[in-house]
Amino acid sequence: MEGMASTLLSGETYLLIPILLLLPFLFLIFKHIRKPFPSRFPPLPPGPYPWPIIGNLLHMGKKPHVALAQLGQAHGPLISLRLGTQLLIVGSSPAAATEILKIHDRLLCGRHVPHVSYAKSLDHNHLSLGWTFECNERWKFLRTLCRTELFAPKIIDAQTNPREKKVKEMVGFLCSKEGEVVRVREVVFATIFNFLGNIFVSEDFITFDGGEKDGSMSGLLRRIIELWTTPNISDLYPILGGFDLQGLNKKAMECFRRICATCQVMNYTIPKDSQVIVNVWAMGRDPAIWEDPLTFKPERFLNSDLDFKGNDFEFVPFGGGRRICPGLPMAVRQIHLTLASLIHKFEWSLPHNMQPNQLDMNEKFGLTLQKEHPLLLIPKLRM
Ligand code: HEM
Repeated sequence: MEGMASTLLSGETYLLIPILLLLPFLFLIFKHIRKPFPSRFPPLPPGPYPWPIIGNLLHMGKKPHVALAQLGQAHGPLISLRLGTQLLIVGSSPAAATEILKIHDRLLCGRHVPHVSYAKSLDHNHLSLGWTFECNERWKFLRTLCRTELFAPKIIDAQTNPREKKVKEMVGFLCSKEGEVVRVREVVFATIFNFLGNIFVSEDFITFDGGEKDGSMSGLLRRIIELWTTPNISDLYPILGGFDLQGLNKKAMECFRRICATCQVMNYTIPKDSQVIVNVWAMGRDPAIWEDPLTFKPERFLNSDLDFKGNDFEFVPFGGGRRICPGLPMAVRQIHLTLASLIHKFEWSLPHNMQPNQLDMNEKFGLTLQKEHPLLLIPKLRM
């Protein structure tokens, strides 16, 4: 009997221990959640009903950009969701983007920084431009440095030699691979990454076939990108951040904008500390904005005044408002030269006589979207 009782007791104890351990967390989460969508006037933007504790996490799936675009079609151009306890607001029309990136930019320019991105030392966090929470004096100083010292027109001009040198090396590498299958993404990535490496620390980081010249640097970068795009429990339940449940020890920093004070967008309430994003992907595929949006027609821009520098809110690849990409002038020069060289110097064909319409164009979610299956092409030098 005694033996049975102690077995039962130990069985119960096994169950009790995790329950007792979970209780404080559940208490904190319930305390923080209050009502899923509290009644407000004006109301929160519409959205799918959130489940207790997890909110709308299950709605996101593996391709959150697609899920959010579909929710936008169902509920409207400005929607709200809960990811854990975190309120997420998503704009997916030019009107919503204009309000977020222009009209309310002063209040919405804060950025919600993922817990994984904090540096251990506060001093280091202050050195990071992209991961500064709010547009404070320090952020202004770093932006000024970018404008005057890193990306000013005369500096970009002065970088012509290293830029051309890296692109010539790329062309040389592709010539050596004539008739062979190459992974275009890796070649272009190495060209741009090494150009930045040469500009900032005078060295190449990576080889054209994906090998690492300086293992620590490119390895570190890949690891950081991986961490940024992996959901972190303390981003969904900020209240748990202090427990460091994933053992991140606040190593590193949010691609979302964060609200500093409650405001109104499109006649809806956007509460303080919401995360606010613009779904640029959804706008890029909206037939109300683009004729035949899914067809590759670069000529659609030929006789158009549409600008990509943050003034036309249906097309904001570099973002807009105060936090628009400061690297835009450098990126534009680099992309034009790289792409023009690839097209001008080579004829390209697909392996195994594949036709372009047979290509798998599925994308993979990440810090930036990529093709799920990298593009493989065969270069042939043009005569
Ligand atoms: C095709 C190339 C690039 C694209 C499409 C791009 C796009 C973007 C976007 C969408 C943002 C966020 C804007 C927002 O929050 O509204 C951003 C921010 C940023 N980008 Fe870029 N970018 C590119 C290249 C570069 C380069 C070459 C650099 C620097 C060498 C750079 C440095 C930054 C920094 C530091 C920020 C954060 C700015 C801030 O928070 O104030 N980007 N970029």
